[in-house]
Amino acid sequence: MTGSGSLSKTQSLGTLLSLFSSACENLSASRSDQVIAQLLHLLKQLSPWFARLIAVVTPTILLYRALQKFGSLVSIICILRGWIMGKVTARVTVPPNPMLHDQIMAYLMEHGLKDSKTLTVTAPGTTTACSSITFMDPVVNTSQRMPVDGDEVRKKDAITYTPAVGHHSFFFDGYWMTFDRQRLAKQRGKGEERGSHNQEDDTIVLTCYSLFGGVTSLQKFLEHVKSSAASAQDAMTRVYRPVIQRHSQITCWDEGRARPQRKLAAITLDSKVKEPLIKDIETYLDPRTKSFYIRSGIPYRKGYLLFGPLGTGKTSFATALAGEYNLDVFLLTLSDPNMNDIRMETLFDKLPAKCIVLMEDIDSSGIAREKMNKLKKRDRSRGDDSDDAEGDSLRPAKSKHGMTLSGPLNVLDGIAAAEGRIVLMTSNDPDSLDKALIRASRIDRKVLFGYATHEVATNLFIKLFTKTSQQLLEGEKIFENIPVLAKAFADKIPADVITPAEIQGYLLSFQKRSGKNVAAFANELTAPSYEVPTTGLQAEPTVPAPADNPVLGADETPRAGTREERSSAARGRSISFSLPPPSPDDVPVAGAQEAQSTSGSSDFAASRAILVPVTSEREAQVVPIPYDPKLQSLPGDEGFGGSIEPGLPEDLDILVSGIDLNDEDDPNDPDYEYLQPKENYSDLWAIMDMDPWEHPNEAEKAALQYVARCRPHHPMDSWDEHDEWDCRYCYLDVPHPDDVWDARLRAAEEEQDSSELREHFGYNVEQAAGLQEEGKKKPGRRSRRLAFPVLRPTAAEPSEAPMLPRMIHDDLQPVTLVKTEGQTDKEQSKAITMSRSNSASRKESKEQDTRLANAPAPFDQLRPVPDHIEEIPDASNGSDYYTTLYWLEQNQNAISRYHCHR
Ligand SMILES: Nc1ncnc2c1ncn2[C@@H]1O[C@H](COP(=O)(O)OP(=O)(O)OP(=O)(O)O)[C@@H](O)[C@H]1O
Repeated sequence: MTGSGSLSKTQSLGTLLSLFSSACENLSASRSDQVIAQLLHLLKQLSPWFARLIAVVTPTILLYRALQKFGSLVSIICILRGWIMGKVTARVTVPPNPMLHDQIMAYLMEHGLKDSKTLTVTAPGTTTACSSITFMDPVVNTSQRMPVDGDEVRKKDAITYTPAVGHHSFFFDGYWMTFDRQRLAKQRGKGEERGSHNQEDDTIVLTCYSLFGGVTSLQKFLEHVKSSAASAQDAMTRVYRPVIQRHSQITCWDEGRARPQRKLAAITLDSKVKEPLIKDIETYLDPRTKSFYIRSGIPYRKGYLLFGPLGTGKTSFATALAGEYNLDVFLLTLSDPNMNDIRMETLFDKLPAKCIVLMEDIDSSGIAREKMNKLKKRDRSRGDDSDDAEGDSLRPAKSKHGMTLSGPLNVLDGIAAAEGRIVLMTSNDPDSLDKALIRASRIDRKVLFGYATHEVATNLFIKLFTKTSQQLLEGEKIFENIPVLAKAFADKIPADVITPAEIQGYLLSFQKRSGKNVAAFANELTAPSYEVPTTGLQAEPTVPAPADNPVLGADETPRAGTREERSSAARGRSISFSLPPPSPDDVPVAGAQEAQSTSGSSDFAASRAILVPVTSEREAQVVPIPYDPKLQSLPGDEGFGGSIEPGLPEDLDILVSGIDLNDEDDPNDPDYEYLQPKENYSDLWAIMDMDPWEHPNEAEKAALQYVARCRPHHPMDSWDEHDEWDCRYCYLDVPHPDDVWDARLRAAEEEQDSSELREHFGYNVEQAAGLQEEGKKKPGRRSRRLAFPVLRPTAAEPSEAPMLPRMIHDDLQPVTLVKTEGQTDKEQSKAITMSRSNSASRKESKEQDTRLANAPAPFDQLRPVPDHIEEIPDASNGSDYYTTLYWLEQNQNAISRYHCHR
């Protein structure tokens, strides 16, 4: 049996097989070497690949066979290998700690195992009993692989990846490391559902291979993971919730959801509320305060009650506080049916040293005073009488969820009370809370989060419309003059009536605006209209004197007076409106009836009566009165020597003042006369759709909306910065309501369908016809006249008193005059004059001028002058209503003539 180099591959395979079978038959120890040698030779010829394999395997086999003869040597080598491996291998087993697991896995997914080919996927939409366990938190810089948190995962239907169970290797800091993820069968707690799983099943073993690194490098790795997680967490606030299972004894906090940190600056509160509150908390968190408390034997803890209507920022303040001071939030819902006193104590025991405990809507927790009173009544009916309110409350209530008032009382300042935390309770109805719950030392401060003041509305506007170029949406431009717009907006918002949340929602609907249309936008902004709520909050928290107020202790200064007094006090001198009560002869008009019916309910409900803008049939007329040079300073200011009398017409009914006039009760005051009623005021009701005597603030605001419409480019900004004012009175001539009906009646008569009219307008045609006849007989005018002083600073530089862009009357087409290339301003002016002498354009100009001179401004038809147009100085003329200005159209090389609203 000889081999031949010239054999084909098939032949050589056949030879190989026959050789192999004969070798098997005749194999003996002496010939085996020869057979192997021949086999190898043939294999080498078969393919170069075999040749290479043989070159590697042969020496290994020879070595093995040689070593077989020295068995003891092998065991020495194994021992040696074990010793070396022991020296170069360090191992850490990470116990089932969900947070650390998340952090390690997130870190490895982000860095070491980027290219790993074995991953575990969490399918979109997966929910488990505890989603925060299933979904990864953003413990490190979030990549696409590591979504933000459970909520977002569900929202975006994203897929989450983690390293699969098994063995993975990676390099850290130049060291070779391995990561073994093992899933061990979890010992199920009593009552836990079969099949439920969570990360506590997971064990991680980290190994480092290095002669010099060892455990230190593993420690370094874990430290690094922790610190990366911590720095990522810096921009996050963790919110923990209790994990309470109905049939389980387990009570603990979940591992918390990370939420983007919110800072206190994001919370828009009245500075009188916000600043002292923050200062108080800052002082408490100061380590010196802590050591003082400890030294003085005072329990180191703090409690606040944040109370006020829905959507005034109580919860937002709590989370922003946590964000500002890097604290975790532990959210407790006392109304949880699984919560009881013992569980609550356990949860408080497990709180970290420094954190915020947020107890939301404490009044609806089922342990409020109302409930306790009911219990008390029931007990009394059973003959168990006791006068001690606290004692009564403390008796374990047989509430459906086993939570009694003693639970929170103990954890707040009983022996079991933890130290170092800040407890924030929120409530919409603080009066219903039990006195014991909010007594001093349990609650150190009670803070009212009220409706939006002027300051809050202004700041909210500024916050929402101040954007960096990176934050701009597609098509959006950066707004200019934001403070001016903010002020104009806030002027239109009735103070102390609307919640910041409502204002925010309203403003967000305007978010996508181009900076070009800024003036149009300002005009668009009107006070939002509100439906009277039928359920829910019926009254603002009343703030009686400390003595009878269970909520406000002696430490809190209550906001004195009625809502109107408070709000007008808060607004200082900016606005004053006060009218005497209506005379009994006053006849309410149609528009007022709705408001009257709502005013029968609570003050709060009525104050939210619908603010209706002027309807077209009630369109007001504005009659500017020439400026009176005697009025140089602000009426009502010290040193005011003039009188507003000269500017006012004889037939004035009501002066609605946008400024703080002198004391209206003082008969010696020059303005006194105009603050007194002259006739009945029913028309005022009509335009405001509310009773101005019942709701002076709202009526005043509604009235000022007209002023705002009258002065599109006279924003009343920076009141306090100017002491010289240009005063101009605007008049609203409100048509008599019968005239409005007249118009409708006529229209209906034309259609000869009075039944339709009756059906649609609820109007008695015959009666209306009678009224109309009667009206015709009435002597004198059939409208009411209201006057508004409209002010603007005279001494201010344009930069101090920025004006909104001029408004062009929309329905007037500009007359375009051709511009000759290279003209100077002077030449342009001349060209304009010359062009006007051209008969066609002169006729047109004249027609427009005449029309405008007699036409009151249709405000809603105004639009700002387009951006690309530049005003030509000293080339204007005009009437009382309009200025005619000439503009250079940059792109079109033409001069246009526009009528601008004055
Ligand atoms: N003062 C405020 N400053 C900034 N944003 C606010 C303010 N008040 C409310 N908001 C916004 O309104 C929304 C609701 O606010 P939040 O939940 O804090 O009100 P709340 O007073 O806690 O209401 P509730 O009593 O219903 O719990 C949030 O989105 C928040 O951003």
